[in-house]
Amino acid sequence: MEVVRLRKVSKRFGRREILADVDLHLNAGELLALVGANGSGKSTVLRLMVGLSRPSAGTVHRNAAVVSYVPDVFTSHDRLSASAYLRHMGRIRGLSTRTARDRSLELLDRLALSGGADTPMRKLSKGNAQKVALAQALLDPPQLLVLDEPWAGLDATAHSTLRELLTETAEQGAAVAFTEHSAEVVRSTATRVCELDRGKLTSPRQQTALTELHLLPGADLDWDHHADVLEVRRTEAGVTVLLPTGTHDAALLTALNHGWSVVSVRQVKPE
Ligand SMILES: Nc1ncnc2c1ncn2[C@@H]1O[C@H](COP(=O)(O)OP(=O)(O)OP(=O)(O)O)[C@@H](O)[C@H]1O
Repeated sequence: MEVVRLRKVSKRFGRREILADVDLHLNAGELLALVGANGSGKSTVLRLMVGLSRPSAGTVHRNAAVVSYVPDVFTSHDRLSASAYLRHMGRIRGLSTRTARDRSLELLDRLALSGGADTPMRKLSKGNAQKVALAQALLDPPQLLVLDEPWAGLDATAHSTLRELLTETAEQGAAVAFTEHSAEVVRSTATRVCELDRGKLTSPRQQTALTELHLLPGADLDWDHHADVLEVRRTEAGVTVLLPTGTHDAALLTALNHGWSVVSVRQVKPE
């Protein structure tokens, strides 16, 4: 199920174009890493995804009742303790006081908030404030979870706990998107990676594992305009169709339903 889709999205700040023609979708169960150099537009894409920013052109569609967002900087001048803040946030999200309290204590415990849940928010270190920001996002299980450099400032224990929490959230059916500069963290966490280069997404051929289908014709089918197809090559006997891995099942089904025969299904490494 598609949880969020950006179609031909551009974003301008004044006369500067920050994003140009970004087409991007995110499915339930996916962990998408958005990578790219500083200033390439990653945070802007995340803010558009959750609705904190509006596109200058193009559209953003969301299909999620609970949306959670962790900004890159989370500072609080609050006198409230971390646990009181989280209880409050839980109530705002419609949880009972008891559920909000139990869930926040469980999350703070897993993330090993040092200094205790009763520390006033304004006295928390950067890493501990980040833990509270993460707990806040996970209080009520989200369908769309968006995090801007969530590992920044976390200690080693919380580092791996965060990966577990994100994987669990995706396994429960959420779509998860995050930005991250460490290639190692991206490799060990993401199920898909998209790269931004000066406001433009680099091509899917460079981003994803691909599958090549070799097919023999049946009834009339317009592969050039079939969803997700990246490339079609006609061979003497048939056709080879290139698609991002994961979308090829639907294409195979279409082929079989139209009386086509499948000669081979081959994985192709991204460029
Ligand atoms: N509100 C704003 N007004 C003007 N320019 C902005 C605004 N927000 C972002 N920008 C500019 O848009 C560009 C992209 O910023 P963005 O924060 O999306 O990049 P990023 O890829 O997340 O960078 P980093 O890796 O450093 O976090 C930058 O040049 C930034 O200065």
